[in-house]
Amino acid sequence: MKKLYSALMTAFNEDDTINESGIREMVRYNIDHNHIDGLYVGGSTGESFMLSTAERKQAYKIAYDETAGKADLIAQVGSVNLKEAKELAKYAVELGYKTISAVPPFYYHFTFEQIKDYYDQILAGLDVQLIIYSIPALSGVTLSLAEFAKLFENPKIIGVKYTNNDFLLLQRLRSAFPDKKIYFGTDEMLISALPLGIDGAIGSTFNLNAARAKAEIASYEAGDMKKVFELQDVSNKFILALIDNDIYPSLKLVFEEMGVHAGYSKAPMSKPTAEMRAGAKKIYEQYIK
Ligand SMILES: CC(=O)N[C@@H]([C@@H](O)[C@H](O)[C@H](O)CO)[C@@H](O)CC(=O)C(=O)O
Repeated sequence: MKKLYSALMTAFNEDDTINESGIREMVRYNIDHNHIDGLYVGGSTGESFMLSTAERKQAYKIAYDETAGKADLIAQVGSVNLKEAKELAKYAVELGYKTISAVPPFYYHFTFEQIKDYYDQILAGLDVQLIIYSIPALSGVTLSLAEFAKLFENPKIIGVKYTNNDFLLLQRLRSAFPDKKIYFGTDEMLISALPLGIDGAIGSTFNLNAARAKAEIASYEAGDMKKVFELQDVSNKFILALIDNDIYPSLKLVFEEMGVHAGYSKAPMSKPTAEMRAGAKKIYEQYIK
């Protein structure tokens, strides 16, 4: 059965400090209401690349405590600062995370050898498995099939979170590495990834839209492609409306409409305007209520 993971958001107070109760409420909603298979903690949706090392650790700890073993957890520890990535990986493992993930080092156009060394160093001495976080549009790092093969030589690297709309590469990866885990990360293209043998999906919008995504996966598995299309069509109207309304703060605003106190996004992300609030209310009423 394919798994569905929500990419956990980090709730902030209006002054951009971490809002612990907001994170706890979102974790609980995912477990109690979404019955989610797992949470991806500290990724893009978690606004992690804007957090200090201490704040990233705080988010892992809150998510770990609140989950209390009721869902799988993956801690995204990647950083352009290798020392920070190693420290975060060690911390997550000490907390009890069994799986970590890391975006490749970005910004400086590192060579593949440097990228491979980064992953090997993060994993050295740790009893943990890792999922590569491939998101070329944001990281600027595109890995080829041959480069994935070299990274997968490290037996602790068990798969990839694939946020990339290159479906040829996705198909080649599935064919070449039937035993590696592939979690797809573009929620609006789930329909196209399902036939390529993904093991599941990890995404931001599943925080609010898990029921529809699960129904889509179940319809795919039952062979009902008409239903798959219909469900993806509604999901895409919802996702595109969120994107138009500024996705990260809007995911939180829709949560607020549902009584989940998800807080704010961190500057330089926007704080909600009256227009964004009205937009989120409309999205909630149209697609979630
Ligand atoms: C850039 C980004 O946030 N991508 C999301 C998607 O879930 C994305 O928000 C969604 O498909 C809407 O475009 C995930 O792939 C990434 C993610 O979940 C994470 O790292 O937290």
